[in-house]
Amino acid sequence: MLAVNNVTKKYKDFIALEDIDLEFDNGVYGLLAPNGAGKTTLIKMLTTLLFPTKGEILWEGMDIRALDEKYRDIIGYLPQEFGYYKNHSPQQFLGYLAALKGIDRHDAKKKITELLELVGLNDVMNKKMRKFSGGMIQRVGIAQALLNDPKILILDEPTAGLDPKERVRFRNMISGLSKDRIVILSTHIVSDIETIANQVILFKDHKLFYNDSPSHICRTMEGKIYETWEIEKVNVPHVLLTQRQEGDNTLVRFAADIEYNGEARKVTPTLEDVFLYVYNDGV
Ligand SMILES: Nc1ncnc2c1ncn2[C@@H]1O[C@H](COP(=O)(O)OP(=O)(O)OP(=O)(O)O)[C@@H](O)[C@H]1O
Repeated sequence: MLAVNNVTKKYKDFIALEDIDLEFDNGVYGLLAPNGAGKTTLIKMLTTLLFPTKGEILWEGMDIRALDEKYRDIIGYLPQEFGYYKNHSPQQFLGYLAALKGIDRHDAKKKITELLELVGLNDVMNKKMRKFSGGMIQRVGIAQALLNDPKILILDEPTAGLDPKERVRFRNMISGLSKDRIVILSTHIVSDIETIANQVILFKDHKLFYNDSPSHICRTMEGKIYETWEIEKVNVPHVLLTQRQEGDNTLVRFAADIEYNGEARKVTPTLEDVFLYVYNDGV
């Protein structure tokens, strides 16, 4: 188990994260928040690129700082800005990284073939990455994070640059990978995680706001989400969520904390509703 105990991270006087407690067992964890909420700060602490100002992070009860290389051997990490060599093919590039990670040459060759198959790049494994799309590069990034068969896979905004088809493929791949490892991924795109995350983590005002299953989080807004074609008639305090144009009419979705019996119907809350409501006034 990976445990974040009472962790605070400050940058000089600025508190990026405060008193965070989290526990991770095998499964998919989605860090969902708008930019600036502290997702990358947490990920950098989990990958030992930064250290908490206060508190501790434990793997199987031991401080990851003390475990040092032993801990880094069991993590796979895809950073937000993933650097690669344009003139390398995926096979060359992964071979190079495998050597850096100290993976035996023979094992690496087999593993790289398996991984390129998994991410669907086996037919271009010898092509230079110069001409690859953003999505293809991202898939190379995911493959490199899996080279050491990590027990903890950490992906920072892994779906950036992926088209809708690639997003679906990515979700299926992640579900498969999470059976025997911890997968932690950060995103500000609700649909990336609502179907695959066992647990969704939301920060608000630099503190932990939700850490629960998508269905439990949605339930917190039960009875508070409405849709109406006549938003101008809604006379209770409300937060506008989304709108959809149909012909000359606009269907507006809104959240109201008090019961509303006017020209609107109650609808089932989605994770997107909760996200829009929670971050209505900023991170
Ligand atoms: N090195 C730093 N020095 C000062 N402030 C920082 C530093 N790194 C991050 N911050 C601030 O801490 C807050 C959290 O940043 P962080 O990068 O963790 O957010 P995020 O949710 O990951 O957003 P993004 O997706 O844009 O990276 C932001 O307000 C950011 O400006």
